[in-house]
Parts: sequence; C-alpha cells; structure tokens
Amino acid sequence: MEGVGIRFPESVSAQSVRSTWHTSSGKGAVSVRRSGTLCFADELHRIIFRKREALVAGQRSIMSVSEKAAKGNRVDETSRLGMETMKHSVLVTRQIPGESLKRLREVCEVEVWPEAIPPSREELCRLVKGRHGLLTMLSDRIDGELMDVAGEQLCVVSNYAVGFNNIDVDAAKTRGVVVGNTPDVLTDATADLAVSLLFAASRHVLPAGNQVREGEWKTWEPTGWLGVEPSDKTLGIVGMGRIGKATAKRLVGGWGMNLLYTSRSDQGDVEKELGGRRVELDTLLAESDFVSVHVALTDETRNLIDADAIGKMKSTSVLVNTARGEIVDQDALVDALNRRAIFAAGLDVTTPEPLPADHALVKSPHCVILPHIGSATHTSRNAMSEIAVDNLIAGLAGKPLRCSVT
Ligand SMILES: NC(=O)C1=CN([C@@H]2O[C@H](COP(=O)(O)OP(=O)(O)OC[C@H]3O[C@@H](n4cnc5c(N)ncnc54)[C@H](O)[C@@H]3O)[C@@H](O)[C@H]2O)C=CC1
Ligand SMILES: O=C(O)C(=O)CO
Repeated sequence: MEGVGIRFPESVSAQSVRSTWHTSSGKGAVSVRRSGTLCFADELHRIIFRKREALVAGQRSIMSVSEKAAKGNRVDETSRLGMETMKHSVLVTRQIPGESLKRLREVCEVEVWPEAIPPSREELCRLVKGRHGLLTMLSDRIDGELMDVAGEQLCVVSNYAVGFNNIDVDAAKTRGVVVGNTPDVLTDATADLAVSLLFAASRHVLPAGNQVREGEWKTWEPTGWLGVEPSDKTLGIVGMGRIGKATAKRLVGGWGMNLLYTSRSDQGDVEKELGGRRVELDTLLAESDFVSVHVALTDETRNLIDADAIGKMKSTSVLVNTARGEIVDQDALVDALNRRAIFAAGLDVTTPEPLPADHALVKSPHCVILPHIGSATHTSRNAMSEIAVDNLIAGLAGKPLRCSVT
C-alpha cells in the first residue's frame, strides 16, 4: 500500500484523516493531520483527492501543503503537481449544446448518454461505474449511493444547471467529490421567462390563443378574457438571489411596480436601486399582487408556498414559479385556482416533471405550465455547457472549479 504524508503548520494539532483508494495499478492511502478546529475540513478533502490523483498519475513526490493550504491557495498547489486529465473517464448524461464537449474529448474519455429521455436509475448506476467525473442534468439524482457505485476514483460532479438540489452535496463532501454548477449565464433568460409567465397567466394568453387555434373565436368580446395588469401594482419576490433580482429589475424598471421581497439577508443594493422593502413571507403574500418564487429548493423551502401561504394571497393575485416545483404545494394550488382564491398561476417547474397531461393543474384554465424552459435560449445553454465543461476539467485536475458549490 502506498502512503503519502502531508505536513500542516504548527497550529495543526493531532486528528487524522485517512483516505484509501483503488486503481487498476493497485490500492493507495493518504493520511492527513489536521487542525484542532475543523476549519480546514473541506480543504482536506480536496488535498486528499489531489494526492490520490497525483499518485494515480504516477507521481510519488511528498508534498508540503502546509503554507498554501493554510492560505487556501489551491491553484498554485495543483499546478505544482501538474496533474493530467488525459486518461480520465467521464460520463455526460445528455447531449448538451455548443462546442464544449469537443474540448472535453481532447482531455478525457467521454461517454455521452445519447437519448433525449434521461437514463433510468439502473442505467445510470451502470454508466457511472469507474468514472472520474460526471456531467449531470437536473433530472439525475446524484446521491451517496450513486457516488459509491461510481467508485472512489470519482472526484467531480458538474451539474448542468444552477440549481443543485438533485445532488447530495454533503454526501459529495464526505467522499471528497467536488460539485459544480452554472450560475449567472442563465439569469437573464430565466428572469425573462418569469416575466413572460406573469403576463401569460395574468392575460389568459394560452387559453385565448387556443380559442383562435381551435376555430372557436366568434367575435370581439367587451367582457371576454379580462385580465389583471402589473403597472403600479406590488410585486413580491420570494428569494432575492440572482434571478429574483433580475426579475425585479425588469418589472420595477419596466412597469413601475412596487417591490417587496423576502431574503435571508438584507439586500441593501436592491433597496437602493429598486426601492424594494424586505418583509416576512406572510406580509409579502398578503400585500403583493404578483408573487414570483426564486428561492433555491432546500429542506427549508420545500412546500414553502403551502395551503396556508396561498390562503394569505389576494384573490386577484398571480403566482409565478420558475424555481422548483417542490417549493409550491400543487394540491393547494389546484384548490385555490378552482375556488378562484387567487387569479392565476404561471409555472415553469412542477412536481413531477413532466407533469402528466391529465393533472388538474394542466387542465386548469387559470394555470399556464411550461416544460421547464427558463434557461432554454441558445446563449444561456451554450454558456452553461462551457461552464459545466470547465468545471469538470478543473475538478479532474484537482483545481478549483470555475463555479463550485462545495
Ligand atoms: N426554470 C428554470 O429553468 C431555472 C430555474 N432555476 C431555479 O432558480 C433558483 C434560483 O437561482 P439563482 O437566483 O441563480 O440562485 P441564487 O442562489 O442567486 O438565489 C437563490 C436565493 O434563494 C435564497 N434562499 C435560499 N433558501 C432560502 C430560504 N430558506 N428563505 C429565503 N431565501 C432563501 C438564497 O439566499 C438566494 O438569495 C435555482 O436554485 C433553480 O432552482 C434557475 C435557473 C433556471
Ligand atoms: O439551472 C437550473 O437550475 C435550471 O433549472 C435549468 O437551467
């Protein structure tokens, strides 16, 4: 068994982490001593992994990471190791747009799942075995079990999405697997879609259009298809992150809406730039005419918009969700729409996806549902491909990811 010592600064007192691995050339191990405080815990996982990779690449040198690890200077350390990605095997779980897979193929062995429908769990388990990296979609559940099936050599999961609720990040951390996502480049596209949904839902765009398509348009009707308008009304943004902000900018700037928002932290810039007011969710729901959901899906936000929450909304209000389906209680939403307890809803995300065509929400004339197309523009999806591939290549080389969530 091969062993490599890693020295830490004086402040580092005893407690050791040991990691073992298997490769075609045998088995190896790394022992790490770390600080009494666990402030370097994440860094240690990365160090262990770099060390593994270095050994796998046939490099036996003992490295002193003490100073650089203490400073968090990973780039220097990994480039000093000069690790190769050449022989790594990666799985890409769907065809992605753009040219970036060509770059990946230059440095790795790449298998791309060729179907439009995602691999089943069973197929995924078969496909991940022995991979060093995975480029995954939001529809792939990447949990500890799957990482174990992949094997100890797995070092990076690069999600082709900004949302990463499909990945068990804690399980990844404990296995020394780094996880990447694709923020920012899809913010505008998704905010545009949130605004589109807001208008589509508030002006009956789909059912009215269908009337024409189905030859049912009889005449101009003074009382037909009456909707609600956003100008000078109140917009409630649930989750003032990147997409929440971009949506608010569009609607406050373009339609003069007043802004309320919820956030875990104060967003001074939003208040300054858009005149928004941070409030509790209950206040936001009660006072807003349009509520747009942009929080990440976590255990805390699952069912955040439940029957109780919907019950606080105005009967003239419109609910938009472009975040994740699980944040809204769909049964409660069906009930509210049927009772006209809210005016309408626009959803780009549902539970499950796809939502069966006979689901009550699909049948509701007051609900617009899109097939999760928030980021579906050429610009955004190509840029997501670039980031996802950059993340994967960096992770394989033990370098910091361009966009990391671990
Ligand atoms: N429909 C689509 O195609 C797309 C959907 N999305 C979804 O939108 C979400 C947001 O994306 P970004 O704005 O880029 O992410 P972000 O991380 O910038 O924003 C998420 C916000 O939610 C807040 N948040 C998280 N937990 C919260 C809680 N318990 N209470 C209040 N706020 C909480 C965070 O503080 C953060 O401000 C993604 O996680 C993803 O699920 C993103 C892109 C496209
Ligand atoms: O990025 C995401 O989180 C999406 O939902 C699709 O782009």
